[in-house]
Formats: sequence, C-alpha cells, structure tokens
Amino acid sequence: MPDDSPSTFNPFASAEITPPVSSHWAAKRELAQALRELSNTLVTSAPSEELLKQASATISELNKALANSPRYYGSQEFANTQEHGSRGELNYELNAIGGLSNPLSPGLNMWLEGKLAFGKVKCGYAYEGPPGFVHGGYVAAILDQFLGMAQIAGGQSGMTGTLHVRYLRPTPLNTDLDLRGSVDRVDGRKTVVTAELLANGEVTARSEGLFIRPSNTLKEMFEKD
Ligand SMILES: CCCCCCCCCCCC(=O)SCCNC(=O)CCNC(=O)[C@H](O)C(C)(C)COP(=O)(O)OP(=O)(O)OC[C@H]1O[C@@H](n2cnc3c(N)ncnc32)[C@H](O)[C@@H]1OP(=O)(O)O
Repeated sequence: MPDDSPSTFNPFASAEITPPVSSHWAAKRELAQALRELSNTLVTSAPSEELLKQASATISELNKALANSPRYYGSQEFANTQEHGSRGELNYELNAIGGLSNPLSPGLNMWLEGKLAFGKVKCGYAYEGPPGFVHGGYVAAILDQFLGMAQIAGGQSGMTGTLHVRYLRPTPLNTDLDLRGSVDRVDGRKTVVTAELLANGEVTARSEGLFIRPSNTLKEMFEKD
C-alpha cells in the first residue's frame, strides 16, 4: 500500500482546513455540505407528506443527472484516473469520518503539533443516539479515525487491530468537540495510541487503539487493482 501522495501534501500540518485540490472537489465539498444541511433538516422537521414526496422526486431527478457522469468506485479508482488527486488527497475528500466531499462524514479535522495530535468535529442531529447526544458508534468511529491519524507521530501507519473506548459521559450534539492524542508506544509493526474526546473542556470519552502495519501479504492485497 504505497503512499502516492506528493511530498508537499500533508493534511495534518496545521489546524487550517486543508483546501480542496481542484475546483471539482471545491464544488463537491459545497454539495456535500448542502446534503449535510438537508439531512439535518430532514431529521428536525415535520413537513407535509406532499412536500416530502415532492422533495423525494426532485432529489431522485438530481441523483439521476449526477449518476449519468463518469463513475469511480472508491478512492483507489479515483486515484487511478490521475486527474482527481492522489490517494492521500482523495482520503481528505472521501473518507467516511474526515472526508469533506462525503456528506456522511461529520468532517473531522485533524492535525499534528510535534508528537501531539489534535482534532475538531461537530455532530448535528443526524448523529443522535441517546436523546440530545452523539451515538456511541459515531464516537468510536471518530476516535478510530483520529487515533489512526495520530499513529503517524510514531513513524508508521497501520490498520486498527483493536479499539477500546471508555464512555465517561454522554457527548453532546451541536457542540464543538475537541480531540487530543498521542502515541503511547511502538513495538515492531504495532503502534499503541491513546486519545480523549472533549466537550466544553470536559472529557466525554477516552480511548486506546492498537494499530498494526500490515504484513506483506496484506499489503499485496491492498495494492492489487
Ligand atoms: C499501510 C497501511 C495503511 C493503513 C491506513 C491507516 C488508516 C487508519 C485509519 C482508519 C482506521 C480503520 O478504520 S482501519 C479498518 C478497521 N480495521 C480492519 O479492518 C483491520 C482488519 N484486520 C487486518 O487487516 C489484519 O488482521 C491486520 C492488518 C490488523 C493484521 O494482519 P497481519 O499484518 O497479517 O498481522 P499478523 O502478521 O497476523 O500479526 C502481526 C501481530 O499483530 C497481532 N495481531 C494481529 N491482528 C490483531 C488484532 N486484531 N488485535 C490484536 N493483535 C493482533 C498478531 O498476534 C501478531 O502479534 P505478534 O505475534 O507479532 O506479537
């Protein structure tokens, strides 16, 4: 699984949101944001059935128009075109948790300051689990992605082998959430990373992840087209 990102591309260099690599992705980010707003409206409104059906029909038409364009299934297929950015850059657009062009992603922003990792995210009503609070599965997903980035400070990257989350108190919706983490230890192909999720300065969840740099066999599996 070679890193084909240009050496100048480091989305984790600062707290600034990494700009899109092209006007194509800028437009997609806008559409993804509009879709997030649509999701938020859908789960927080009670329009008439007539308006709901009208909206379904309009959106289906729009979907047909968009689907009738070149299709690339997954970041690797986009990268293979050599027109839509490297796989590293595409991760920043398409990733399920941090991708800004992916409307399902809450848009986790992450960066490294020396050996410390930081992150910011906000989850709207579409992420509700317990009333008024973020679903625990999303909390775990955010921590998984964040720990996966933080492991870079240990000098290698790998897949999540285990993820432990301790939910200390409910994580509020519609609140700026902060993450901070660091590498605890590196042992051969294994990296252990710890992180905390905070709301209004209070820790709501603590986590530890074991990341394993894949064996050659697995790497070959990733590399095959
Ligand atoms: C370049 C990549 C970029 C990867 C890009 C990074 C993105 C990270 C951010 C997103 C995070 C994700 O969602 S990742 C997606 C969720 N995770 C996954 O789907 C992972 C699925 N599992 C796998 O692909 C595999 O099982 C691996 C990679 C975890 C390990 O496979 P392997 O490389 O063949 O490992 P193997 O030789 O068997 O074992 C090596 C050592 O690790 C131990 N070990 C193996 N698996 C586990 C495990 N799950 N939990 C604990 N320990 C384990 C073994 O006992 C052994 O210890 P010893 O005998 O040496 O002591």
